[in-house]
Amino acid sequence: MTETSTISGYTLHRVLGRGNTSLVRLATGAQGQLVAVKIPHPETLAVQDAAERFGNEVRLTLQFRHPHLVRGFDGTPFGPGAFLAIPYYPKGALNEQLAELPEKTLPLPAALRILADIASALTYLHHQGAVHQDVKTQNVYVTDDGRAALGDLGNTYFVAQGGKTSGSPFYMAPEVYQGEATSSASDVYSLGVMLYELLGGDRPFHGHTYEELMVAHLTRFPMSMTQVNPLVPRPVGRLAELALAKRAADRPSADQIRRALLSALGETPADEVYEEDAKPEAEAARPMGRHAPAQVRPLTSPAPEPEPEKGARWNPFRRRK
Ligand SMILES: Nc1ncnc2c1ncn2[C@@H]1O[C@H](COP(=O)(O)OP(=O)(O)OP(=O)(O)O)[C@@H](O)[C@H]1O
Repeated sequence: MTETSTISGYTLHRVLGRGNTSLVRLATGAQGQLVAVKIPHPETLAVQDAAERFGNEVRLTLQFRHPHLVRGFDGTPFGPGAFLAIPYYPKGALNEQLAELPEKTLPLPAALRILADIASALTYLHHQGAVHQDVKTQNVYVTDDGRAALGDLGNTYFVAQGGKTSGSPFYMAPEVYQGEATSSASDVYSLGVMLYELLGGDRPFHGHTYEELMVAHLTRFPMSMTQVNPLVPRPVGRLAELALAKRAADRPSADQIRRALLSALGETPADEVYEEDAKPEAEAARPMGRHAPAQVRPLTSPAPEPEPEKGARWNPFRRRK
């Protein structure tokens, strides 16, 4: 653990969690408000790619504004004082919350609400021309009133600038396994996996190795949602199945999924209205580091997602990311 007790005016308290990139600590701001502060591990700062990923997360979290994206209060993207201050979510990430539940599943209305919020966040990101690349329960945070926010923008990039392909094997679209670039449709596929996970109580595809998972995502078809959970409203179940279409072009948009989920909650879906765009402009638009176009590369192996243990290489089967 870091010895630091303050950073940029935030008084640091207990450790909330330890990710592959950063240590997350509860902190108090100058006005006495409780926040979570992400501080990159020394190992993160020492490795250019990892440091740039953290810098990207800080920059984009501060740049985007949407009620269902984790909000950035304050931050420094690079250097020894790098940090990111975000809201404190007492229940931790959604995967941790699910693990605490006796049945490992949420009541249907709660699951529909979380999914509608994440679909709304993706609708916004895609409207901005961005791809998240890491939609999964580990990157979703839920407040006490059941509203969800999507976080971890470390791998997010603007399509116009290009970006390094990455993803988590349990959630990764077939075309990404095949070395194609990610897109809004691959985010929708990952959302489809989450739809099965939250509404059906299990992910649609399983495997004990990266190769097994790849075969499953490329060749198998998920059970129909009606079979998995007959209580799921038919239009939502149908869109969940379509979100997992093998061909990206056959998938619905995040907005279509958002609308179906809100209808299932008994609401009339309104258009998403954005006051201002966070498209890449000026400084933010300058392709930098890992998101420079020249760095686009096909995925031939899972994008490195280091283990919580120091220096260990990423392995999806040691931590169900
Ligand atoms: N805002 C928050 N409020 C409460 N707990 C949090 C918050 N952010 C993160 N945590 C806790 O810290 C853990 C690590 O956070 P996170 O996964 O974002 O780390 P990371 O290193 O940035 O991510 P990655 O492992 O994907 O590189 C989470 O699993 C969660 O338990």
